[in-house]
Amino acid sequence: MSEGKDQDQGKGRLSLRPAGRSEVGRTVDAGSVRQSFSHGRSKVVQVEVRKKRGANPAGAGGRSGGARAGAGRTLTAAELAMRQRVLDEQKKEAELAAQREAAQREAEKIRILSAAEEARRKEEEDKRAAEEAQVEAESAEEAEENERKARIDAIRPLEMKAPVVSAVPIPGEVTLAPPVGRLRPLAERAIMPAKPLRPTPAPAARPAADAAGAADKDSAAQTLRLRAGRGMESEDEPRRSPSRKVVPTNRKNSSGGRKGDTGGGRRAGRIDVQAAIEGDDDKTRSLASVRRQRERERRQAELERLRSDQVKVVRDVILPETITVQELANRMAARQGEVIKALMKMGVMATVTQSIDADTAELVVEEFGHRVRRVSEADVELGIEGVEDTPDEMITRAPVVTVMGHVDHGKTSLLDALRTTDVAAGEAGGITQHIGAYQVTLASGAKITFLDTPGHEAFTAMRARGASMTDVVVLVVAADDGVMPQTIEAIKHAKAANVPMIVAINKIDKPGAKPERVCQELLQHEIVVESLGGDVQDIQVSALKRTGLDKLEEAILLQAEILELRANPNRPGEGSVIESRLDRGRGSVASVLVQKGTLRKGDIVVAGAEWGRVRALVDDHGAQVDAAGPSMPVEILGLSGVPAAGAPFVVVENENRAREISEFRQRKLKEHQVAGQVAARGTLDQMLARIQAGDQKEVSVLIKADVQGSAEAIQVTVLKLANEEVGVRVLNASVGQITESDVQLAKASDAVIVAFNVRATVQARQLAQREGVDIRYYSIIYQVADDVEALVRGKQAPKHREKFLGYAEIRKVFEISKVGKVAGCYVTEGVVKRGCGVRLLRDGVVIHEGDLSQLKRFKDDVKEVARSYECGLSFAGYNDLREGDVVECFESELVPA
Ligand SMILES: Nc1nc2c(ncn2[C@@H]2O[C@H](COP(=O)(O)OP(=O)(O)OP(=O)(O)O)[C@@H](O)[C@H]2O)c(=O)[nH]1
Repeated sequence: MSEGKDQDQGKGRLSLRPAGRSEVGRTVDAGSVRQSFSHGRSKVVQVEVRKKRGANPAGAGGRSGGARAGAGRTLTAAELAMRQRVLDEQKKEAELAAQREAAQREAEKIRILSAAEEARRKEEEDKRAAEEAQVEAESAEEAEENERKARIDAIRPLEMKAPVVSAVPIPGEVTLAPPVGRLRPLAERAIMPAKPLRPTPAPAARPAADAAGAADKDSAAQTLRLRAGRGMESEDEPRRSPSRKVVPTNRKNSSGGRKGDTGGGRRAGRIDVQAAIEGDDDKTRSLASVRRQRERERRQAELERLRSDQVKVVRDVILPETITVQELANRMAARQGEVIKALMKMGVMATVTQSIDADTAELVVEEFGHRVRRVSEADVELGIEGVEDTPDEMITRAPVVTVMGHVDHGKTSLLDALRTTDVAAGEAGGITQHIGAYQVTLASGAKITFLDTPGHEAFTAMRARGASMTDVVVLVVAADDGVMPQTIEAIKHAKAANVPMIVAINKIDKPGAKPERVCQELLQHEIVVESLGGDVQDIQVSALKRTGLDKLEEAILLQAEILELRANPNRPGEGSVIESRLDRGRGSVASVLVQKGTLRKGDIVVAGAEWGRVRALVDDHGAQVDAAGPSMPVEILGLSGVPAAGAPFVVVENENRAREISEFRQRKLKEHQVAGQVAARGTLDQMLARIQAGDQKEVSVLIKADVQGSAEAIQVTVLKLANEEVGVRVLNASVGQITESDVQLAKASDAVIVAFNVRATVQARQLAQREGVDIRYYSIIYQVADDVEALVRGKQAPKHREKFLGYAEIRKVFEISKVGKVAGCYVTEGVVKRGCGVRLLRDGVVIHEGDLSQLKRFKDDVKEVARSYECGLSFAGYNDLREGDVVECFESELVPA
C-alpha cells in the first residue's frame, strides 16, 4: 500500500485489483493494479508479489496468499476487512473513471463536431459578408422591428434550450439540471446550465437580467443598438463576441452551486451544436442570421417580381414614317440602351435623339418580339374631326356673313352700321372690341355673325386654308360708283366658294346714286338681282345714314333659312381661327369662330400647329364667357403660340393628343418652310436689289427660334412694327441654332439676326464677328419687339426727309450759249432756294428730278426767291425745259426718330 501511496502522490494513483482466490503453496501472488492519472486517464498494470516460503504460518490457509502481498505475513481480520474495503473503493472508482472516460469521449466528439460546424458556419458567414453589410445599413425602422423580433427571440431560445441539456447526460451533473420546459418560469431559468452554441445578443443579456426581469430586455436591446451602430467591418464580430463574452458569464450563473465547474458550462455550450445538428438551430439563430434570412427573402421576392415583369408582353408598336430611338424605346417599353444595342447589331449607329426610318424600326420591334403597326405620320390627325352629326342632333345656327366689295364702297362703314343694330350690345353696355368678328342679336332674337375681315383676299386666303366659314357674302357696291374691278373679283371669289350672295347697294343717300345702274352692271357678271327677276337679293342701304340695314339683315336671315344652317351644339367644339395675335399682357390671343359643338373654358384645343388649354373665352363685347356655341365668335386665351388665320381648331380629349398633333403640324410647317425657302431665293434677290437701289427702307431680320411657334410669333410681332417709311422684312423665321448660312444670308441683306432661345454655332459666331453681322439673343418676345422697334426708329433717324419748298412756273425759256437753257419763272407757291432739289413737272407728271444749278434774279445770284417773284433758274445737267412746265422745289431735312 505504501508503494501505491507513493505512486499516487507522484504521478497517479495505484489501486489493486482483487487478486481473486489466493492459492496456497504458490510463491508468487499476481494481480493487476489500475493506475489513475489526471484528466481521468488510467492504466492497468500487472503486479507480482513474492511470498517467503518459510514464513508461511500454518493455519493461515489458502486465503492469505494475495492479501499478504508486501507484508510477508498473514493478514489479520481487520487488515482483511480494510483490504476488502479498499478493493471495493477501487472498484467503484474504476467504474466512475470508466464513466468519466465515456463522457469525455462523447464530449470530445461533440467538440470536434462543434469545430466542424463552426468552420462551416464561418465559411458561410464570410460568403454573406456583403449581404450583411446591407443588412447593417437597414433603416432605423427596420432596426426597430428587428429589436422587437430580437426580444421575442431572446425569450424563445431560453425555452428551447432546456431540453437540450439533458440530451447528453453528464455524470454528477445531470441532477443539477432542473427539469425545464417551455413554460418554465423566468426565475427558474436563472439556474439553467443550458446555453446556445452561438448565443444571440438576447441570451447574452439574459443571465445578468434573469434576476432583474425587465433588465434582460434592456440589455438585449442595448446589444442590438450597439450592433446596429457598427459598421461593416464589425459584421463578423457581433456574432462572435457575445459567444465569447456571454458564455462564461452564463456558465458562471448556470453552474449555480458548482463554482469553478466551467467544464460543465463549456459542455453545455457545445451541447447546442448537437441541437443545431439535430435541426433546432432555427430557434437559436442570431439576430444577424434572422436579418440575413429576411434580406434573402426580400431579394428572392424582388427577383420573382423582376422575373414576372420580364415575362414578355407583346405590344402593338405604332410606327410612323420616322421615329426617334427614344420614342421607339418608349413605345416598346424597353430601355434605350437595349434599342441602341439592337440597332448596333444591325449596323445602325444611332443616338437616342436620332430618327430612324420605319423599316429599320420595324426590324428592331420584331427583334424585341412585339407586333408592328405601320402608320402614316398624318395618321395622328385621324379622327380629329369627330363623327358626323345626325339631323336630329342639330339645331338651327346663326348665319356667318362676310362683306366684300370695291375699295371705298363702304364695307367698313356698313359693318360698323350693322354692329350698332345689336340689341344685346346696348343691354350689356360693354365695350365692343375688335376680335375679327362679331355677332348681332336682332330685335327678333335672331342672330347674325359678321366676319370683320373684309376683302376678298382674306376670304380666299382663309378658304385656301380650308376654312369655309362664310355662309353668305354681302357684296357692297356703291350706288354712285357702280361695279368696279374689285367688285368683279369679289363676285368671282364668292362664286368660286359657292357661297350665296346678297347685293347691298350702298350710299343710296348720295345725290348721284344710281342703284338701277348697279343692277344692270351686275348682269354682265351673271348676277341677276331680284329687282330684275333674278334670285340674288338686292338691298339698298346707306351705311352713313343707317338706312336699309334691317332689310339687309332680313335678307341675310332669309338666305340662311334657305340654306338650312344647322349644327350640333352638344359635342366638342370645332371651328376656324379668324385671326390671332400676340398680346403683351395676355399672350397668344386667337379669335375663332365656333362652327360645330361648344367650346368651353378649360378645353384642350389644337388650333393649326398650336395647342393649349383654354384659359379664358372672351366674346365680342369683351365679356368673359364659359362656353361658345355654333356660329359664335370668341377669343381664346391660353394657346402655346399664334395660329395662322383660317387654321382649323378642334377640341381634343387630352394634352398628349394635342401635343402630338401640334408637333406633327409644326414639323410639316417646317418642312414646308424649308421647301419655300429654296423656292424664294429669286424673290429674295429681287428684294435685295430693290433695297440696294434705295427704293425701300427696310429693317431686315432673320429669326431663329427654339420652336416654330416662337419663330412665327416673333415674325408676326416684328412685321407689325413696319410703318410707311420703314418696312420690316423677315428674311427667314425658322427653328434651330444659327448656322454659317444664316449669317451669310443676314450679311447679304444687311439683316439683324434675332436668336430666340437658340445660340450660334462657333463657326457662325466667328463668321458673324468677321462680317460684322449683329446677332441678338432673346428669351422674351417683347424684348425682340422693343429692339426691332428701336431699329425701325433708328432707320428713320438719319433719314433725310423731303421738305416741300415751293412751285415755280416756267414762263419763258432762254437759250444762253455755254450755259444752256435758263428758265424764266414765276414763283407761284412757297420759295425757291439755291441748291435745292427740283422736279420738273409737265402736265402733272414728273419728267425730271435733279438739282438746281443757278438761281438768279435780274442777273444776280440769289439765295432764294419768294412767292410772287420772278426768277431765272437752270437745272444741273438737264436742258429740256419748256414753257408751261412747273418746277417743284424741295429740300431734304433730317427727321428725328
Ligand atoms: N354718303 C355716304 N358715304 C358713305 C356711305 N358708306 C360709306 N361712305 C363713305 O365712303 C368712304 C369709304 O367708306 P369705307 O367704309 O371706309 O369703305 P371701305 O369699302 O371699307 O374702304 P376700304 O376699307 O378702303 O376698302 C368713307 O368716307 C365713308 O364715309 C354711305 O352710305 N353714304
